[in-house]
Amino acid sequence: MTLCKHIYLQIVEQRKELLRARAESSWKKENFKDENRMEAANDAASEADADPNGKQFNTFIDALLQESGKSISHQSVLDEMLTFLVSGIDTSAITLQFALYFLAKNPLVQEKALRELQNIFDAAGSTAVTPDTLQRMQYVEMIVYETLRMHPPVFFFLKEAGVDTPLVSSDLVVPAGATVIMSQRTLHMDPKLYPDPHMFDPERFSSANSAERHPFAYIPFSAGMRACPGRKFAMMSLKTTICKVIWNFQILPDETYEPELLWGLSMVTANGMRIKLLKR
Ligand code: HEM
Repeated sequence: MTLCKHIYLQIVEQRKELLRARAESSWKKENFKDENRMEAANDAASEADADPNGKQFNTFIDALLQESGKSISHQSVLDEMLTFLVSGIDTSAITLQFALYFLAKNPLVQEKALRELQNIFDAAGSTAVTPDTLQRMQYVEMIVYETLRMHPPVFFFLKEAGVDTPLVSSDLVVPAGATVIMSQRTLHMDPKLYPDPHMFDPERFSSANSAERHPFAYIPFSAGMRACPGRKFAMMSLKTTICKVIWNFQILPDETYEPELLWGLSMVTANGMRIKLLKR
């Protein structure tokens, strides 16, 4: 946590410096007509942005920093950023770890994913991962979904009932103010919803097989107003990384290894993750 805080304070300082340089350069552009000085101001701005295409990106952090001390307090900005950093890093890393583990154990799934990638890249005439090729990686997406079913890194959450809430499935009423602990891991392992739940089978998430499933039967990112805002980014980054690994390596299991699950705030392993990678 201390390391996280250190990193994010560093990011905040870098972005503040960038915003300051941008503001200064636009002030110079408005106030100096002299061409040489204009050029210098432009150089300073593009150097500060350090973007190879010379585009200026306004990141989420920039937007928050610009509002800091105005509509939201400085402390809230720092809290929001820390939430994003903490929520976004471990969750994706744990999912990637387990996706590779499941792939190592399931060579047929790996082969099917490789065939999908081959078709997509052949059609595109390149192995570049683009928004378009990512969109076409339906089977790789199903692998991520199945990993998150069996191993949701956030495996429980707490919700407080705002009003008396009758439960649809029984006569029970959750009274207003009561805190409910809900485990998506338990839900995802219900054999009525997912027959043979301990079997890794991405086909469960084909359009045909998921058509009849209740939307709340699968909630690795939670649901409703406070569902994970990083979901799309997480799916994009996981698909990209898994695609790159499958394309470049055959993933093999380490027969001496069995994960020892540690159930803390998120579901991790006590003994790391061991797989073997063989260059294709
Ligand atoms: C596989 C990856 C991820 C999983 C499984 C995941 C899961 C979740 C879940 C279950 C929640 C709701 C927790 C609750 O209701 O108590 C949540 C909230 C949140 N997630 Fe993610 N997350 C992932 C990746 C990310 C990423 C990449 C980001 C940021 C870029 C992110 C940012 C957040 C934030 C800011 C919240 C709090 C939202 C709020 O309180 O309104 N998550 N996430």
